[in-house]
Amino acid sequence: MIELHEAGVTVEVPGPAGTLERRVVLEPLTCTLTERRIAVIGANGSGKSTLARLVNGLRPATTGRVTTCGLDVATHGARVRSLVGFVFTDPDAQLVMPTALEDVALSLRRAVPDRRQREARAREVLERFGLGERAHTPVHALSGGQKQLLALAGVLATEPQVLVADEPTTLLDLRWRRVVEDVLDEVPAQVLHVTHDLQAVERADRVLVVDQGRVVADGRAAEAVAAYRDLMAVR
Ligand SMILES: Nc1ncnc2c1ncn2[C@@H]1O[C@H](COP(=O)(O)OP(=O)(O)OP(=O)(O)O)[C@@H](O)[C@H]1O
Repeated sequence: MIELHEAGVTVEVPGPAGTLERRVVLEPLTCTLTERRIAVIGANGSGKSTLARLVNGLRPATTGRVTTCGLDVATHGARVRSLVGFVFTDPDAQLVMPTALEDVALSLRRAVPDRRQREARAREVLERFGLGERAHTPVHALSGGQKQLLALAGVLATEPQVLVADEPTTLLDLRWRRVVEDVLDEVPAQVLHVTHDLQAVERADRVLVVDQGRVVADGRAAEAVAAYRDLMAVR
């Protein structure tokens, strides 16, 4: 469960003549997210990633409070991050090991202490994401889509209670996009999925539409997508 209580983000940006101006990136937001699959949509620069990053404290709220899995994100950051998996749009931001197998194995180091068992489990995970034959491929030699799959595989291997995925399928072809959508449907974790893919949004239980730092629609997919289309049409 994710709870936001008046949670917002304000930044200071350089203004004229060396001054600093305050800019609201996300207006204070209060909501309780209990649904299993939640999508966040909105225009570029509307505040979606900022909202997603509040959930695990990657981006601290400058006002209000965020509670994830019953823990205050500001005071229990490390514990929250052990329960919340985060998948970035850019897989290079999170792939740290030389090969695909080592990267997934690293994610499993706590859950599976035995090295052989860990490697076997990592291989299973890679197979599931179509990367079995790439186990020993240097990460830098993988395609963008393969890296995106690997990043997701590594995070899901940790069996998080909450998965925050910030546009995790942008580099994937149609087939793998659908595979990832199926995986996101099947995982037991609560999923918060930031996306521009309106087909993916239709599968969500609840959809938040963000516009200029505010949640302007919040409900079932059909109404939320209609609100989003209206917003886009008037620009
Ligand atoms: N530290 C910062 N300083 C200044 N502006 C910021 C900062 N962080 C975010 N912003 C601005 O806040 C707005 C929201 O950013 P955010 O990354 O949340 O948007 P987004 O909806 O995820 O966009 P996209 O779909 O393009 O990824 C953007 O205009 C961004 O430039």
